[in-house]
Amino acid sequence: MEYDPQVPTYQTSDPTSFAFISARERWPAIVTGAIDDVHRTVASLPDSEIDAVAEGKSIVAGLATLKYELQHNRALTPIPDDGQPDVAGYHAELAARGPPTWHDVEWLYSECYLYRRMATLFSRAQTPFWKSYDVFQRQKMDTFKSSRPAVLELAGRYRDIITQIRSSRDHKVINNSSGSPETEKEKEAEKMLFVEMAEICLWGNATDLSLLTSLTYEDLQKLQGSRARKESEKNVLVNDLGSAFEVLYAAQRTSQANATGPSASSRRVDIVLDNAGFELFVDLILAGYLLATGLATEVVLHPKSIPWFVSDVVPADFAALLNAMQDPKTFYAPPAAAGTKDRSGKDAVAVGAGRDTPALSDKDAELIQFLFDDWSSLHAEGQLILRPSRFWTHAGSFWRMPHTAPEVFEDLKESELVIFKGDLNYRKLTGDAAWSPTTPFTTAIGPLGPSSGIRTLALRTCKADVVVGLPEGKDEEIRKASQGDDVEARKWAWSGKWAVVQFSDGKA
Ligand SMILES: O=P(O)(O)OC[C@H]1O[C@](O)(CO)[C@@H](O)[C@@H]1O
Repeated sequence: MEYDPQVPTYQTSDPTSFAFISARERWPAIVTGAIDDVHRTVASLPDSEIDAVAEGKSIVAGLATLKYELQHNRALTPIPDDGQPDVAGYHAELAARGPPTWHDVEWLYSECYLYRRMATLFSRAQTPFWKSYDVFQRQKMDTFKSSRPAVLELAGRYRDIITQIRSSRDHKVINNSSGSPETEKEKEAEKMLFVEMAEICLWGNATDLSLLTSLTYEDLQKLQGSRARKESEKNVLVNDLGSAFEVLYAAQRTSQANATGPSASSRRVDIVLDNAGFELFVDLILAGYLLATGLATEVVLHPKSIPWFVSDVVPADFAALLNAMQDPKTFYAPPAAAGTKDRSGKDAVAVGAGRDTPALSDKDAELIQFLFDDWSSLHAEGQLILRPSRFWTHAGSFWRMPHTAPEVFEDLKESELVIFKGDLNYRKLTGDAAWSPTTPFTTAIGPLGPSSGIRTLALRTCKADVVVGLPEGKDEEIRKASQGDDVEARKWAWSGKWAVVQFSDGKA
């Protein structure tokens, strides 16, 4: 039986929840963006692509219907069958729920339903062009382009660290040592670096397309630089990175001590990914760092299988990121000269880096290519692995994992540490339920908690109501300080300004 802690879940009918605004304002805006994207693509197709043009227009009509239903609070209808096994689960749940209407439905279920339904408009398409089309892809790469200053800053830091790690390893080998840090001081230094890399990875989650629909180039840069990260340290309300480091460090020591058999030294870290573009870039920074230090010998990345919550990673985003980094001069080239028009007469150039952004220097291009070389060889050598699963786009919480996706559950037990990135993963870990904010994280994650066999680390910037594991009085204190007398809703937790880093040792 599924874990049922009898805690109510957040609903779109609750005016004090971010679900209320999401269903009425954010989602229609997101569907409008998708309509605009398909429309632009249709306009860019050559006249000879008669079938694709016609199908594109019918997809626009399907999206417009969805938007109408959303805005007019119609009932959620069964998702058209596209042959994938998860449709049955969506149907069963829809039937069990009523079916509900858009403005009075469980937030987690309905938001997943929204993206699953949008995906069906493409997965049921007849033309190969639309079948494999990612309606959010354009936006995902635009945002990575806009992140150029932060990308360069982090690339520089990454290259220095990796070069230093490699040279100190070589130095130790020359001196006939084991190549492992031995003193407490060295351990402390390693821990500090781990925390820095993990915090870079954490704050990469603050820039999210589904939330920051009107983000400007300047806003984005303010959110991403090292100064911003330093200033945000006080906004990490719970920080269990020390405990996460200890388990990885201990596993590394044990493995080195027993390094006799061929698999003795294999240690895996998993990252359940969230957003593409800049966030995927910082996830790879953490992954590359873990592999370079030997805190992990393998990193498994878990992307979604379908376009999801606007900016979530699908496998093609990984390839797109590496492609962009392989030829950064072209990727960061200033937008094409004005005057290039598409079929509708609109400017054909993408937004992203400003028109007055200078071309990338040779030095900066080399820097990005260093990361490209590093990550593409880790991928080619099988140390950096992509493992999509349909489970990540099911509607429910991760409490269901042992029953609905036992293969995923068993697989994650093989890992030393499973890092869940972002807000949606946190909502799914905690069942998106209205827990008291002082509920222990280990309780809220139910079957993924103590003695599950899975070590869970949530790296989450808060963008929704649910929050657990806070010290007594903290929620009230932040409500008062940031919301004044308007304390009924937990608005402070909606913007990505605050974060929680929470750990559960399911192997203890
Ligand atoms: O990309 P992230 O961090 O999962 O954020 C997505 C989350 O943000 C929201 O879009 C707004 O809270 C949620 O719907 C979703 O949980």
